[in-house]
Amino acid sequence: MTPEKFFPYQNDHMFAEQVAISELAQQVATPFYCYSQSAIEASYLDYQTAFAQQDALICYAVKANGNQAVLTTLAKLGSGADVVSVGEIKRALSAGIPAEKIVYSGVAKAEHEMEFALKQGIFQFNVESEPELELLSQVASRLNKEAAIAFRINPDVCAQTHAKISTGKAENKFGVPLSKAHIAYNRAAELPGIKIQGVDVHIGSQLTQLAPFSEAFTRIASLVEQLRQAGHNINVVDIGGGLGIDYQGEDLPSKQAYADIVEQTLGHLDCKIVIEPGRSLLGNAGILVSSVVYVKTGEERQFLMLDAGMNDLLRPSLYDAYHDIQAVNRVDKPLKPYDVVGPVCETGDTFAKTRQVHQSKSGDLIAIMSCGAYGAVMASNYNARLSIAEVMVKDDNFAVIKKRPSYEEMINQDIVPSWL
Ligand SMILES: Cc1ncc(COP(=O)(O)O)c(C=O)c1O
Ligand SMILES: N[C@@H](CCCC[NH3+])C(=O)O
Repeated sequence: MTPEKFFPYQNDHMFAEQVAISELAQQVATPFYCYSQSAIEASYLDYQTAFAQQDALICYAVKANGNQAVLTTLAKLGSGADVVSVGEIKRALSAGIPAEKIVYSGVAKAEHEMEFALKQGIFQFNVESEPELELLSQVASRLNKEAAIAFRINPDVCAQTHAKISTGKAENKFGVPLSKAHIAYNRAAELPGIKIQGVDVHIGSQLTQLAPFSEAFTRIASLVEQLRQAGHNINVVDIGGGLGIDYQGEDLPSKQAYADIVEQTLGHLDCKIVIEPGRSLLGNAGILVSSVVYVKTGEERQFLMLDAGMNDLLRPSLYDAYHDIQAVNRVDKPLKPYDVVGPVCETGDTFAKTRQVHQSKSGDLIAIMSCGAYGAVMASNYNARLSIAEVMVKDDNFAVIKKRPSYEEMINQDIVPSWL
């Protein structure tokens, strides 16, 4: 759960670092996302310490939270970036992450995206199919460049996570099947504009156990040995995303235990290790602050109706994901069971059912916890709801790091044809 250290209660009022959430809410209309810069820094430094023995390149998965202030925080700590689009490359570069620390994943990289990445000189393309390899070779040759590649290997390992975020089973769309890896590497060795440099694997997100990592990395290690025997130059192993996070009091392995598994399974290969954590850097560094609009007593239950909806935080609707929900002010308030819902016209716009929350009334502030990763980035404007603001806190300072647009800005994105 979101660490008390960065979102502590003082006299039963929630703070972000040293800034009262109620103070933020007065300055920034609810709903808004609030991130703790110190929490992001602490998670990054934990990874750096854990993976010091491998001298790993940490490439933050930009998809988890691409806000420029977040990326700048990580760039200043020396982070690289794992990206999946030109947009994410541009975000990373603009935050000061150098191209030589960027790895590019994704199953359907378009020609113009490859061209852009090649011109920047990124560290590695994680190639996910043979057709992608062929196109990359053509684009690199045309530009007189060389694309450094790893194939993303699908090891057919069950990640023991939610089916929608499991990526390393044979039935998933990701990567080249392990059984076809040799054919793919042999083909890559023949093609102009391609330099083989590594192997990549990512079996899924929100992994709470080490065994699936261990199984996947063991398969990758023996593949690397076979590829080397076949004459391929493999110097990099990209092990994909990081650990899951504690949403609900789960007992999670430490980053050090994760690094130890990497050392045990891959250490003997003497490869450069790349790791692409997203959720474990940002997830518990952010919350969604919302106001109670109404408390409604239904036939069977009480509803806390918030001003934040599924369009602002999709995870509960999409994955039935659990997020801890806290009253920002809990002075002398008993716990009560509520269905916590948003204003969107969908029954699925439900954050929690019969959840114990300190008794709340209209106007009270509610914090939905562990929202720093895959929160703001997955938001939409469904129901013509404006994107919400994002705020970053550091010690006793805060800054709005994304403004809420105006309704005019939203409407003016559309173009009415001249014949109407
Ligand atoms: C290729 C790739 N790398 C890294 C990540 C980040 O994973 P996580 O947020 O679980 O660390 C993802 C997302 O699952 C991914 O698809
Ligand atoms: N969006 C997912 C994670 C997807 C990871 C992308 N490969 C989540 O919120 O849990």
